[in-house]
Amino acid sequence: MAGVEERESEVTLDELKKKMADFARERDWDQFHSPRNLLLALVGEVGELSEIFQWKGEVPRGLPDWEEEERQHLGEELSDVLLYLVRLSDICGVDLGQAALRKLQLNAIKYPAKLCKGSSKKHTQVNNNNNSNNSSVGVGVDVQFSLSSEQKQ
Ligand SMILES: Nc1ccn([C@H]2C[C@H](O)[C@@H](COP(=O)(O)OP(=O)(O)OP(=O)(O)O)O2)c(=O)n1
Repeated sequence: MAGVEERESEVTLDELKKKMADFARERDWDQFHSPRNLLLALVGEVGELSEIFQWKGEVPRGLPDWEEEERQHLGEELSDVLLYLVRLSDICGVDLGQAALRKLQLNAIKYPAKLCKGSSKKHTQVNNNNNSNNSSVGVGVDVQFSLSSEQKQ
C-alpha cells in the first residue's frame, strides 16, 4: 500500500500501545475503544485470521507454498489481533508485557519439563509425584503458592 514502509529496528509492546493510543486520539475514537468494543473487535479479527487457514487442511510450518500476497495478508490479520489485544490491555490497565512474562512463569510451574516432555496432556491430566495420595491431581494446583509475593504483585 502507498505510504507503507518497513523499519529495521525492534518493535516493543509499549511502542504499539502508544501508537494505538495516538491513532485513536487523533480520530476522536477513544469514545469507541471501550473494553467490550475492543474485545468484540479482537474476536472479529481472530475470525478473519481463521478464514485464511479455513479449508486448507494442515499446512507445513513456515508456509513454504504460500504466495507472498497470502503471507502479507496473514501478517495483516495477525497484526489486527495483536493491535486490538494491546489496546484492550491498555484500556483495562493491564501491563501486557509484564502479565505475559508472569504467565510464562506460571506455565513453567504448571508444566515442568521433566513431567511434560513429549506430552501434550493438560496439566490436570499429568501425575504429580509430589501428591502423596498418588491421584492425578494437576501440577497446577499449587501454582499460586509457588510464586514469590513480589511476582504475585
Ligand atoms: N474503531 C477502530 C477501527 C479500526 N481500528 C484499527 C485497528 C485494526 O488494526 C484495524 C481494523 O480495521 P478494520 O475494521 O477496517 O478491519 P480490517 O483492517 O481487517 O479490514 P477489513 O475488515 O475490510 O478486512 O484498524 C481501530 O483501532 N479502531
